[in-house]
Amino acid sequence: MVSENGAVNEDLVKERQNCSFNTLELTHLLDGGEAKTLERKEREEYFLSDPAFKDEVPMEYLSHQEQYEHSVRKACHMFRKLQEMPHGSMDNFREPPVESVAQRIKQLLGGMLGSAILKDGNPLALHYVMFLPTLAGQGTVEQQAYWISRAWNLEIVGTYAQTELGHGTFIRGLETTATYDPSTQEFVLNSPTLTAYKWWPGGLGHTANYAVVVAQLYTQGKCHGIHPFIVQLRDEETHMPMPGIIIGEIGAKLGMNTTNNGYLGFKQVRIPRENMLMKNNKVLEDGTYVKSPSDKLTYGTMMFVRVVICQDMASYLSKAVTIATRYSAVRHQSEMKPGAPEPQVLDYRTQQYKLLPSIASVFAMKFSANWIWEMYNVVNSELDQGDLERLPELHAVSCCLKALCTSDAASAVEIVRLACGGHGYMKSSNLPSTYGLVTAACTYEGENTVLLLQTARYLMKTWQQARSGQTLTPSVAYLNLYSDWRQPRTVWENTTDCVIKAFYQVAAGKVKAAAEHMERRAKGGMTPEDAWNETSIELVAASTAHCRAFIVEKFIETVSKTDVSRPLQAVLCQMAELYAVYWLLNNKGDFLMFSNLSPADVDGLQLWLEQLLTKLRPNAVGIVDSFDIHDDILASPLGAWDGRVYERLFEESQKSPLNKEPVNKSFHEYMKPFLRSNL
Ligand SMILES: CCCCCCCCCCCCCCCC(=O)SCCNC(=O)CCNC(=O)[C@H](O)C(C)(C)COP(=O)(O)OP(=O)(O)OC[C@H]1O[C@@H](n2cnc3c(N)ncnc32)[C@H](O)[C@@H]1OP(=O)(O)O
Ligand SMILES: Cc1cc2nc3c(=O)[nH]c(=O)nc-3n(C[C@H](O)[C@H](O)[C@H](O)COP(=O)(O)OP(=O)(O)OC[C@H]3O[C@@H](n4cnc5c(N)ncnc54)[C@H](O)[C@@H]3O)c2cc1C
Repeated sequence: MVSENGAVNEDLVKERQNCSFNTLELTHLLDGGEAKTLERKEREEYFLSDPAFKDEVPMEYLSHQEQYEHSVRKACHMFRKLQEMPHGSMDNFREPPVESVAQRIKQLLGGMLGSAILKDGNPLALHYVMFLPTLAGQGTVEQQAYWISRAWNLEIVGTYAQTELGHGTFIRGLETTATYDPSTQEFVLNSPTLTAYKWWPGGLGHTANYAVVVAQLYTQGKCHGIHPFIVQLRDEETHMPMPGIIIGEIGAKLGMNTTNNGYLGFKQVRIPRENMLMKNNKVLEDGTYVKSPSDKLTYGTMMFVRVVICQDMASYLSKAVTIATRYSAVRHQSEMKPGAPEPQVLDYRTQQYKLLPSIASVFAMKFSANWIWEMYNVVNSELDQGDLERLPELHAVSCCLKALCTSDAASAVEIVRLACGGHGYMKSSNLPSTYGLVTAACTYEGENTVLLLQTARYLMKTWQQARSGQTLTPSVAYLNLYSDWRQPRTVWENTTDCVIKAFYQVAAGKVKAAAEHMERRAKGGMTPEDAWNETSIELVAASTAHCRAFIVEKFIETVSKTDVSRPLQAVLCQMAELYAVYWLLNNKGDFLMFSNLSPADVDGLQLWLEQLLTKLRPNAVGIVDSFDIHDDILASPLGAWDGRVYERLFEESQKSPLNKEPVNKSFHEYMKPFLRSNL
């Protein structure tokens, strides 16, 4: 149904009238309170009303070079505005105390504003997301005082250069060397091979003038493994590459085309000894190496980013589901009953099955992201006191949660994009570029399979501890409870308690199966490494099941403890149940094998799923409205608040440069001679 010019689409009006709960209440809950909502909206207004951020021509019609130049312009303007922002919690963009750098960065850059201004990536992101946190996490007090101040005040722009052409995952295999020369008290950085070239760092190509470079440290003739060094890449005045620095951009990618990912080679580049970040490990003036209590503390920045990525994925997915849900309410197609008017596509059960579990995933990710952010802060302050006990647990949890949030977000964005039919294929729908941003996160900051195997390593260890009767930390305590998954089955009930238990039974069953199969292989004569590799499909599955179980538990637990009105409580509970039942049915083989579920119970579960879809259908638009995403952030003709889908699609088509003239010159140059020759 096409609306009158300027009016809100009638279907959306009806959807909003039929919503059973107060959408503002949910908005406040998601923002963390009414004051936070106001603050967010103020911030959005402050940025989005600025004409400097408006694109005259949509970015996709610009060349790669023009896109980069516009992004640098907007990124600089954006951060200048942040510094100048008059009030609200952002009023102090002033340099924070060192221990709050990571928190402040999350506060400043979290949320969706950035992606509204820079739709295909921010060339300054790495400066904030990795360079500054590394200075804070890896620098000595003196280094922090000097470098953080320069970086925070944008006297310098940095990036995080770890990955090389030959190695991204296996960082112990990095080839760049930093060799200490005690005669000059300098490190000499060198790229001995082409595969040693740094490859991928964001902003490295033409934006940053400094980098934290991760390199193999050699001193007194011995290699001590990888360490972080601050290296000047470009002259601070002219921006020309420094002597011995070979630098450039790696080229066009599936997405994130304005993050300016770069390459970097070193030809015997000398840096002062003080440029090694020495909070943890040190090299003294005479070249003596002093080791920290754990060499994994060097990996701290990666941990921080893995934690914040979960929140980021929830934001991107909330955007995608808002676009697809509003569109599905506006779009009418086919006949459900002969002769009846064409229904909204949202009324098709299969459409609800695409959209509603994806909406539920947003909540699941948000709640887990909040939980892991709290855990990160607690463990980090323990680390600062020298207590490393919970570091392995945090590493295990952050690895699998990063992997599941990114892979769930990538598949859900693609599901909802497909749910928009042909229009979802349009760049202007903003769904393809959202997919490009989200799927990148499956690879960066640790490739997902690799991260799940890190969690599996922890699970295999804790499994052995469970077997020997040791008490386990809370995130794996279920391994003690369900160590014998062949215990007699009890009656299945369609209740959240029974469902949570089943998820943990499955996780324990899979951990146990993987451990036993690995043991059997080792007993059969395989080396432990071969046994690990042979069992790794099951190890990844065990990690996935472990992570899914605690996401489900955190979701149900958070919803049941939340103090909200009854109508909202009902919707949140339905969301949590839908999330759990969706994943249960998607893996029913596992549940039939390891939990109390029997084949006779599956019909009941399917019915439960369908009932939840029916209950949630009338609130679908209300729920995505509660995400309260500004039209400029959605940036999609399919998802705007007013539902004027067709008018906006048509308006967008008029922005194509090809429509600027009725006949393109290629007709005269190529088509006409070609058509004549065929006469
Ligand atoms: C700010 C708000 C805005 C929001 C917006 C956010 C996003 C905004 C855009 C971002 C833009 C793109 C940013 C991309 C930036 C990159 O991609 S930077 C590059 C990231 N690179 C990676 O993540 C590399 C992945 N690889 C690795 O982390 C490591 O090689 C691996 C896989 C963990 C293995 O490490 P390893 O040293 O070989 O370790 P290994 O011998 O296997 O031993 C593992 C032991 O170390 C432990 N360990 C390993 N890692 C750790 C760790 N981190 N901690 C503790 N223990 C550890 C293990 O538990 C294990 O312990 P044990 O079992 O032996 O007791
Ligand atoms: C958009 C983007 C931005 C990036 N930004 C940065 C940045 O700013 N700074 C930076 O330093 N890096 C950056 N990276 C690099 C990124 O961190 C690496 O690409 C990532 O860690 C994966 O490493 P890789 O590319 O070497 O993949 P590989 O490890 O080569 O993966 C290839 C395949 O091998 C498999 N594999 C590898 N090892 C194992 C194993 N042990 N067991 C089982 N399977 C394995 C993987 O599962 C995968 O299927 C970025 C990457 C992208 C895509």
